[in-house]
Amino acid sequence: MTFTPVTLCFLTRQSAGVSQVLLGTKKTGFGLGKIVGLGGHVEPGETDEEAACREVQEEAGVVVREADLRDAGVVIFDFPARPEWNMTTRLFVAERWDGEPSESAEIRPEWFDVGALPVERMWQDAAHWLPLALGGSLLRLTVVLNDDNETVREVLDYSTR
Ligand SMILES: Nc1[nH]c(=O)nc2c1ncn2[C@H]1C[C@H](O)[C@@H](COP(=O)(O)OP(=O)(O)OP(=O)(O)O)O1
Repeated sequence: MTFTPVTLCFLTRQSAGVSQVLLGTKKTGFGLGKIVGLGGHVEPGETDEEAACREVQEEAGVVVREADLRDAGVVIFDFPARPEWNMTTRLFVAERWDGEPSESAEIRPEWFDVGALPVERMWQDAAHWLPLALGGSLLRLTVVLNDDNETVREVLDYSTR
């Protein structure tokens, strides 16, 4: 089965002593209307790092250097009822970048407190893995979605399967 390679890159900052993460409302395509991380498909010939930096620039207009990406591991999104949506997602976190995040055709970016993620407006699985990724973990997870392609059937540690 094919799992399309994609990336997600989470910019983080401290604001008045509070940890915040840059997410955004998806204005087009997959996950339309949801609050998601910045990211997207890894193009042929690109590394995951190159794709993450390119997507952050395209979607929010900020420049992240590859050297400033922290590897947060991989989450596989497994959609048994829609296998064409299956993705293997490389996660990065970055604390340094150049520029101010700005709205693009694809994403309306917004800062959120890490302790108060907008989980009710995100993919439901995000509550299972995003706090771990932002907390410094190196993830090796498979999220299996139910047949509604929204709710979570199970979350597996693929390194122990
Ligand atoms: N279950 C899930 N939970 C989640 O939080 N993010 C998911 C997810 N399944 C997929 N994603 C993310 C990963 C990836 O960054 C994104 C899909 O890529 P894109 O945003 O690039 O999709 P588009 O259809 O807009 O593609 P392009 O036309 O290439 O821009 O959705």
